[in-house]
Amino acid sequence: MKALVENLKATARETNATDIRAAFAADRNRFSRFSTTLGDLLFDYSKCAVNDRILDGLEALAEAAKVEEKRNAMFRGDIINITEGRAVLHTALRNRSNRQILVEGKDVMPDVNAVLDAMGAFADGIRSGALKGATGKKITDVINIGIGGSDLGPVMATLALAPFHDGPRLHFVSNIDGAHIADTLRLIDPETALFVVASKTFTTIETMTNAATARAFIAGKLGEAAVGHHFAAVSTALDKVAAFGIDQKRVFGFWDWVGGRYSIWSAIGLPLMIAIGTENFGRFLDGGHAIDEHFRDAPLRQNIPMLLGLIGFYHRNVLGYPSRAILPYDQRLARFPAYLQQLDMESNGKGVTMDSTPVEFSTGPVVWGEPGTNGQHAFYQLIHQGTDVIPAEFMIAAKGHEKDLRHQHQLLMANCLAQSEALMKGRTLAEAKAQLTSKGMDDAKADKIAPHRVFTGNRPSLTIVYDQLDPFALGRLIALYEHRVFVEGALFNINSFDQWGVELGKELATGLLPVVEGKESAEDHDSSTAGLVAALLKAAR
Ligand SMILES: O=P(O)(O)OC[C@H]1O[C@](O)(CO)[C@@H](O)[C@@H]1O
Repeated sequence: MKALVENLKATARETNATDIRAAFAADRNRFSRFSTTLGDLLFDYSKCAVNDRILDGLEALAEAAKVEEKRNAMFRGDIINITEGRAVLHTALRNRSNRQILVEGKDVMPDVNAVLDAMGAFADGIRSGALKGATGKKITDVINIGIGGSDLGPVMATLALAPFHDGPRLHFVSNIDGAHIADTLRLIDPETALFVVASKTFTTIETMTNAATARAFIAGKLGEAAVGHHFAAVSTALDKVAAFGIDQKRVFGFWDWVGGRYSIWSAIGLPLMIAIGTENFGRFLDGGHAIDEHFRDAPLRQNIPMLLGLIGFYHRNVLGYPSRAILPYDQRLARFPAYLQQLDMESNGKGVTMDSTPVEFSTGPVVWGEPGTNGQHAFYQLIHQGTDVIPAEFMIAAKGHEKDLRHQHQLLMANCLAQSEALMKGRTLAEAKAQLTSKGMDDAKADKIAPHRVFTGNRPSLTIVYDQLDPFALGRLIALYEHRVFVEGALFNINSFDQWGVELGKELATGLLPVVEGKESAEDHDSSTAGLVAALLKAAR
């Protein structure tokens, strides 16, 4: 692998691949050669620093890393999450073909379908008012209590699918900071509230603490007997849910082969289903499934997740770019960058290979972003003229949902396209100077100002276009990025499906709690931690 990466570096140099502007000038068909479609989904990577030889090299890398074999093992239900001894089968949750998927000899599809049916019946009951609160009132507000993968997916998707939201209002509480639940409880009426406690493990301190606060709130306002009417739970740890006291009929299970950050398709999607209804939720699953079929079957050069992953690896390890910006020109995808941060960084922020040796590559990049056009007025300065090259990933719908605001959508499209064009084309010193002198600036002053107005150009971006942001399109987009993360992880030869890196902080927080409670001394901690504890406790007195 290392040699192949070195070859790619040499090829990039020899073919002057990073001169994207020159590549466009030399080839009128560059867009059609370096873009591909899947239905109404268009993936344009022509503004990346690729050419045929680079793609050949990336294909060789994929072969050497056995990406296709690894992909097949995932779909087959092999135990590919080796550190936790688990299969990785979020694809089974959206397996609309219903073809058999075996985990240790057992077909998981009957259980998947049974939970989906139970979720559907519950969601219908809440939406129609058949399932009421303890005082007989219809549920108007659903509050999801969860964090990480038990929060980010439903939060992101609920906003993304706002035009389809015809069920009760949704709220999300995740942070251990009491401000989060306190501000939410102020907005709701206990008689018409339903809390969904969402936790794969049902041990996460944030979720358990917020759930206990919510439980006390309901018991305090409506009496202990009301609790059963106002709570539901989603978890893989059904025994722990039972201990919390939630009625078994309101508990929706999933399985250890669903990673938290891949769980939006499971019962973790219950709040979304309550918001948009079972039919729309089904379309969302259909979208994910469409990408699964494509990822399994399409040849590499037309395979969008493969290309996304290979280009991601190329940016990181051949061209050395440290981060990637996710820039949806779609306000309703405002939480998509945050969602991808967990998906990508928790999956591929690793330093040890599948063989338990240190990785030989730079693994996952920093993933960040904001929706356009807001980002333009905040951090695009750095993307255009900063000293680091930051590959940008644009996404935009051909049609907005606001028919009478078509003009605003046109402005949105123009801005999106202008940004990728500007990044690629840039502006030379001569062009900058000519622009200034044409406006009457004298030569000497133009010489001083022009360098500040130079854009190097040749800054890579890719663009994803879809018809309209509907449940199917969203399902496709999420699955596309899930598989991209898979491909990059396979190239790095890491386990993308564990998350040991979040453990140490959790352990230390447990140890520090008695210290900040004033029950134990801080003397066993380093002097900074001890000093901070002392300052906080003094100020809190
Ligand atoms: O669903 P749970 O078990 O409460 O975990 C929440 C989140 O915590 C993590 O384990 C670590 O942050 C994530 O992977 C997960 O999505």
